[in-house]
Amino acid sequence: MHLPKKLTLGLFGFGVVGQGLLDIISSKNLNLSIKKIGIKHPEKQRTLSAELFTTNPDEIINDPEIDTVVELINDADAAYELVKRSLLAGKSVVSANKKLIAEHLPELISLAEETGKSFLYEGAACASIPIIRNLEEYYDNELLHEIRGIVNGSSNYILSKIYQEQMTYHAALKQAQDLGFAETDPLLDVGGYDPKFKLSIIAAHAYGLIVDPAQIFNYGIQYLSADDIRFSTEKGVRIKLVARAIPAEQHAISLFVMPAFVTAEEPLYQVENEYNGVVIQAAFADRQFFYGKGAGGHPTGSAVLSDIAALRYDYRYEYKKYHTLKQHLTLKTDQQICIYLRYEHEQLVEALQFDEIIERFNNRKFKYVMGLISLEKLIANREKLLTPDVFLCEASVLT
Ligand SMILES: NC(=O)C1=CN([C@@H]2O[C@H](COP(=O)(O)OP(=O)(O)OC[C@H]3O[C@@H](n4cnc5c(N)ncnc54)[C@H](OP(=O)(O)O)[C@@H]3O)[C@@H](O)[C@H]2O)C=CC1
Ligand SMILES: N[C@@H](CC=O)C(=O)O
Repeated sequence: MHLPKKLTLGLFGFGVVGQGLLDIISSKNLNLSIKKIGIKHPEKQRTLSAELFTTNPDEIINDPEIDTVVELINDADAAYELVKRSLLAGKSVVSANKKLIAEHLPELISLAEETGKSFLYEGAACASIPIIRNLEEYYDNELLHEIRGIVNGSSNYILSKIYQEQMTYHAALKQAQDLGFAETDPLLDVGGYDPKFKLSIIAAHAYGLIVDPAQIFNYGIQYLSADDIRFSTEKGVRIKLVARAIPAEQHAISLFVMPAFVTAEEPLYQVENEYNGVVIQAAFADRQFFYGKGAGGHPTGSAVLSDIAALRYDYRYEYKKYHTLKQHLTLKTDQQICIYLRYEHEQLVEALQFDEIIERFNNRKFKYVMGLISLEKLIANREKLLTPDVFLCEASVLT
């Protein structure tokens, strides 16, 4: 029988996820130990003995007894250095840092391959939902069509509190922060950046497409107004922040994140609070729905622990689709989308040059248009859309 290896861990980060991971590890009898924990602020009170902590990353990276580095810090640039140095020092790495992964994936894949070490990151996309491992292993030989998901727990939590409890946006955001769901800079969540990073990681494993996340259009919920909520309620739909991947002809794939009107018949409608949900349309398996907690210390810690446990058997991602298809895949930016646009000034509607306007409403206090527009026009006018006077929402279910 192939017995699991004993692992000696060095952990970077002892915040929401780091402590969640420690709770889970402490409750189990696993053949692994945490030798050192790297933190930033030595003055903070800790629940563990002071000798376990260090602010010097070398104490972890240069320790030959530590074979596995678990990176759970809230600074993507510092995390990039730690992950790179750890792989180069011959350690396998587990991370939950979607920004770092999305921004540096090709380099980190190469580094893991050159060093022969594993780089795993299940916790980086949808926390407790084992989406990456499923895309990597289960759907390995399956042709995947559209993927559509709620992949940010904080913004979903805010939307649930607004619809179900009539809470204000700011009060709901504060709760998401207090519960440890939000990023240190919550604009990453509510502005649709965090879901964009997750979408780009999902696309790498689902299709083999790896693109710089800066090229992916993201629009968030930070300018949602009471008018938009009222409009959606009157139409019998709810606004959710949705990440979409739509494969098209000639190996081109559209990727974008924006609010969307969702009907009660769709699985995503039922996804509330910090939960995430992902609908995968596959050629043969047909439609499948993944659902689970998308933020929080224990749900994310469970995904991180699953990666650590997999390392005991030397598990690594193979990126088969990426290696086979990468020369042929491109990001499609001319996808036509049906949107609702709340606006103040007519110049914006003129600048956007809709392909077709389907509906228009205009009174002194509330103006909107609904119509078809190409994604590239939204990309070109993105700055003009980022103002409290404007809100954008995918509206195909209303036309
Ligand atoms: N919270 C969540 O629900 C989820 C978070 N993630 C990701 O997990 C990671 C951690 O998030 P979270 O636990 O919420 O963050 P927290 O803010 O709760 O904790 C961050 C930790 O990182 C430490 N830290 C910051 N900079 C450094 C550095 N340069 N060297 C060493 N330690 C450092 C901090 O140290 P100190 O304690 O001294 O301040 C702190 O312990 C992030 O990448 C996040 O995006 C992923 C999925 C879900
Ligand atoms: N801030 C993130 C945390 C998990 O990835 C979220 O709210 O989803």
